[in-house]
Amino acid sequence: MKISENRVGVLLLAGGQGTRLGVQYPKGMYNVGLPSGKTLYQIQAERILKIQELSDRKHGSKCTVPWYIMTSEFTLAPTEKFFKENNYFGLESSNIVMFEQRMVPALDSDQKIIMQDKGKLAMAPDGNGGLYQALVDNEVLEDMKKRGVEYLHVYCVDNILVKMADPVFIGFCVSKGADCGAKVVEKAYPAEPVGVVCRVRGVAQVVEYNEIREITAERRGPGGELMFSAGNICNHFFTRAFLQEVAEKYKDQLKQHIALKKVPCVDMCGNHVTPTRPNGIKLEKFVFDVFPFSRSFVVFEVLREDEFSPLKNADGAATDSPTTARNALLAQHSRWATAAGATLLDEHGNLLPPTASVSAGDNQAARCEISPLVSYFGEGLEKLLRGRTLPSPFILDEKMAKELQAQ
Ligand SMILES: CC(=O)N[C@H]1[C@@H](OP(=O)(O)OP(=O)(O)OC[C@H]2O[C@@H](n3ccc(=O)[nH]c3=O)[C@H](O)[C@@H]2O)O[C@H](CO)[C@@H](O)[C@@H]1O
Repeated sequence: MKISENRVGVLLLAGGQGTRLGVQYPKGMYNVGLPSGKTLYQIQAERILKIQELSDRKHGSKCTVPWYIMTSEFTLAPTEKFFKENNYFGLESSNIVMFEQRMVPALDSDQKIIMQDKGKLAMAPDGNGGLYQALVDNEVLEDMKKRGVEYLHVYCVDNILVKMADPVFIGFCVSKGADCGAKVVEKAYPAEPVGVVCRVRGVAQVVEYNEIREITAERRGPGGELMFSAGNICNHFFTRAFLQEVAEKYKDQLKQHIALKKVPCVDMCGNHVTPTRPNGIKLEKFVFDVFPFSRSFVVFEVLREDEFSPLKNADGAATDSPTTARNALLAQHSRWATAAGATLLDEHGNLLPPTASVSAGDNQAARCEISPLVSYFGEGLEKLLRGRTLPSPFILDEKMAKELQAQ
């Protein structure tokens, strides 16, 4: 209902540098090797298009979910260029608002500034909590007000399974009267690099993975489950009213977190140095550090296999790589196809038992990819797929959907 009334927007945090993934361009432009070759940005854009269409169809009206994209000095120009070259992936360019976060100088261990070049300071984005200053600098809250946006789904760029403007999550937060909310998955293992949503001395907040003590992360309850298991997936809900309050009263109170990073620099003689070990400190603010200011904070737990597979590392890493992201999406789409009544074949034409397509870790999973333009979260597939046997790879895009419907 809120979506159909143009009251929901999405905001992408895309100012990070993707250093762990090791690419020089914005992470959203990354292609994880899906049969369709789609990038993360394209998948996200198509999910917005679909949610608008589903809402329009249900309510018989035309709605818009504006897409706010926070970039940084590193990511703004290439992101703008990429969107333009791709014709905004079918979205109205006027409904995509890109803005830039601030940069701060990197420091060495004596807290002195680092020179990146003669006459140029080494700078880094001020963390995803730089969002709140950036909202003010770029008058983004005014834009939201003008459009009538009251609820915002904020998310990070690298989760291939992200449900843009998720009506279930937004609906849950709104129905609870929340001003602020976080989507979580059950943490997989104590050292997993996800923050945990918890209460510290009664106050709801996130303790980040590099700031939690090992002994605390390992604590278990009576049934052997992790005591701090609400893994933050960087999917947040905010009301515009709450963001306005943060902008006016709290944004300067956000704490600074310290990240040790390798910062390319020049030495005393002006020679360029590419450090092999962390030589610099970056000060970052975190997006979730506003949770303690919330008056009504809610947590919403979802299934990892349906909603969380982040792209953090280059291939070769055991977790959170292009391969694991690709497999997670293909496994999910195979589950949807099977649930809709299709039978899947593997790449050699052998029948896959329905369970073989369930796990993302299963290399034999059928390569079944369903375009977000056909289905947002598995809905509407029965009429297309019931009773069919699907080869691998199988791409169910809009053209294929039309063909199947006509048969
Ligand atoms: C501070 C924060 O949110 N940490 C969360 C983040 O960790 P993680 O350390 O993985 O966070 P990333 O460095 O990937 O940044 C998260 C998002 O913030 C954006 N970004 C980052 C820095 C910046 O200056 N500007 C900016 O926009 C990135 O582009 C990305 O979309 O995701 C994990 C889930 O995947 C969560 O468990 C962590 O709790």
